[in-house]
Amino acid sequence: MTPGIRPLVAGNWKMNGTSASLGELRGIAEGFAQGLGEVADGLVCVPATLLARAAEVTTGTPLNVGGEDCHPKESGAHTGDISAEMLKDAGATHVIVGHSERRTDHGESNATVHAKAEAVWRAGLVAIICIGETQAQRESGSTLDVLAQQIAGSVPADANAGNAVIAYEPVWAIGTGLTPTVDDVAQAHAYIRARLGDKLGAVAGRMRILYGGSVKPSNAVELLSVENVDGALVGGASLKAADFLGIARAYRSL
Ligand SMILES: O=C(CO)COP(=O)(O)O
Repeated sequence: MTPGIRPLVAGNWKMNGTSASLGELRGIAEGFAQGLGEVADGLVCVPATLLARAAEVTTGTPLNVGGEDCHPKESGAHTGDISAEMLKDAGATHVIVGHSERRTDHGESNATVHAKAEAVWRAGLVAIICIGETQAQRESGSTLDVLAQQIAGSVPADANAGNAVIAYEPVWAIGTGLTPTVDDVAQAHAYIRARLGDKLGAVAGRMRILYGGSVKPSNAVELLSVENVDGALVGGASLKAADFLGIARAYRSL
């Protein structure tokens, strides 16, 4: 937590979900409408195929919906790609860029992620810019250097508290049930805030830095209470309303 920063509990459905999953989304929206929205902002990023219907389901509730990736361009001959403007048109308020699965599966560089963040802003949406070290990088002691490089390369210099959210997701913690120690999370988040400060100035003190990687209801209080952790980016546990709401509920006791 950071004094003065309203937390954000965000879900990332990845390549999961069909129309049958909209009931879970409705459950999440109801949970935020029935009180959780008072303690945290809620967002679920869904596959593009579901976005328009997800936006309908959540209309009139505090829950926002977002996209998981976008193309840097607004339109054109890019078969199979989707622009930030299209995501906005379908109802997105946020777009994840630079998720480690995109960096790995699609070879996305920091420069690509930077261009995608700019595309998100061109469309008037909020970019959730993901960074995080691999297992090998952690074992070789280069975690903080990797984070510094990713911030330098992926985060545009016009990022601010209104248009960008940073998500720290250690790659080895994603989908594995493993999480860094509270001390490691605190160190990484403080370091990220400091590097953002070098780059962006005072605005960095108001930016949200989310933690992602195996966040569950059972570890949410511990992880979300860490200094400079301003919310979570949740994968697997965002697919079930009970689990996602269980994580958000941590803010009732923090
Ligand atoms: O990658 C993640 C969110 O973007 C985290 O995924 P898990 O919560 O399934 O570990």
